[in-house]
Amino acid sequence: MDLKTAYYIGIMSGTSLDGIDAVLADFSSSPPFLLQTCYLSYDSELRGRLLDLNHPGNDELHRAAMLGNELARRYAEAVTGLLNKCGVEPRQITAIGCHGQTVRHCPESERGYTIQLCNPALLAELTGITVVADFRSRDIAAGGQGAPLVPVFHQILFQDSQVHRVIANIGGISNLTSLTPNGEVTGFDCGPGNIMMDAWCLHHTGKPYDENGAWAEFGRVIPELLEKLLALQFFSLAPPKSTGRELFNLVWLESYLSGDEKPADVQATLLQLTVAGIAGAVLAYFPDAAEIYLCGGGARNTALVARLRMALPGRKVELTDSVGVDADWLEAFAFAWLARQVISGVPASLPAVTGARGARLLGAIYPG
Ligand SMILES: Nc1ncnc2c1ncn2[C@@H]1O[C@H](COP(=O)(O)OP(=O)(O)OP(=O)(O)O)[C@@H](O)[C@H]1O
Ligand SMILES: CC(=O)N[C@H]1[C@@H]2OC[C@@H](O2)[C@@H](O)[C@@H]1O[C@H](C)C(=O)O
Repeated sequence: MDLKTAYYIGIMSGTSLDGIDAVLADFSSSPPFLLQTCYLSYDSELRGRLLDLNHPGNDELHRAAMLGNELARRYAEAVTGLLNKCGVEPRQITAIGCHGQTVRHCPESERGYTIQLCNPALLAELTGITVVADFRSRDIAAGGQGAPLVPVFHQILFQDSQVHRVIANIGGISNLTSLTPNGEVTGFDCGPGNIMMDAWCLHHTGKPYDENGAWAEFGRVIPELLEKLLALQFFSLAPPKSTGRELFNLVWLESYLSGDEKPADVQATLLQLTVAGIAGAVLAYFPDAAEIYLCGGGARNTALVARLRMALPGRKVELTDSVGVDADWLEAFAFAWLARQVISGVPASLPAVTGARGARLLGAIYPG
């Protein structure tokens, strides 16, 4: 296979709003592998402007378009950083799979839609590389959730012929992929990942996240609050399902607070909410899974991982690092692969996961 068809870049900036993960992937061998990675964090100004889009008005269409341009510039910087690190030329890259920044996700109903901000035309112009963007809309148009899309890539990397495995991605939102030994793949969003912990932590300490759950460990879970939060209909809804900031946000949390709670206790409760969302879904839908592999930034939160192990006794709970793929780069890697599927004309969606009427080619191509 010539280089031009084997090298793809994947760019993910997820619901945590922490920054940009970019990877250079080589698909010339099976399994594919990562050649280089690059992370660019968002500054608080950009994060604030993205969060402000949740407040309608003040010419939000203009604000969104300006942010799409700004993101394209930052993604282009990440591409340059990535290529400079390994001395690869833009002309050697077949395409960039750019997820964009989710700012709305409303997949339900025939009028469903999802918005991942980025100006892909500008990104193609700035890099000279073909860009694949807007991966989710076609699946929603076909009646699906448009998310999660990564389970099919989890299958390629982690399917085992003997053991039922579950992959738990703990990003802003948490999502599960079930891989049975006979090759069945299912998956769905199961609740918050870091989104609520991050929001509460920022609000009370000014820090973007609670490193290793240290602050949460300082507090005590408030059982009545946890119970109220877990009563949210989303948790009992049968898959297919996906979610985002529309459901999980501070306004929702604050509607259950009296104001007398200790902030650290609320943080402990939010950590336990993430654990309960993941463990509850594993036990309800995949009770036979013997191995659970964690990825996404939440997999680096040692307190969260310890609590998950307690909530899933008798099962192996490890990071995907232990089966050969760095937990921090899996999603960006997946979008490099998804770009390759589109360029190759191969449908990549899994109707069994998203609930769509059929598999579709995902993504729009902006030639370089
Ligand atoms: N050591 C750590 N302790 C606690 N939390 C951590 C640690 N390292 C990373 N995180 C959390 O991980 C988040 C980033 O995770 P990730 O990059 O997977 O999010 P994402 O790209 O937004 O994911 P998704 O698209 O799946 O929502 C940070 O915002 C932070 O909350
Ligand atoms: C709409 C959207 O951006 N969804 C993300 C988000 O982050 C985690 C979870 O919610 C998952 O459904 C999805 O991302 C991963 C990459 C996916 O599509 O598999």
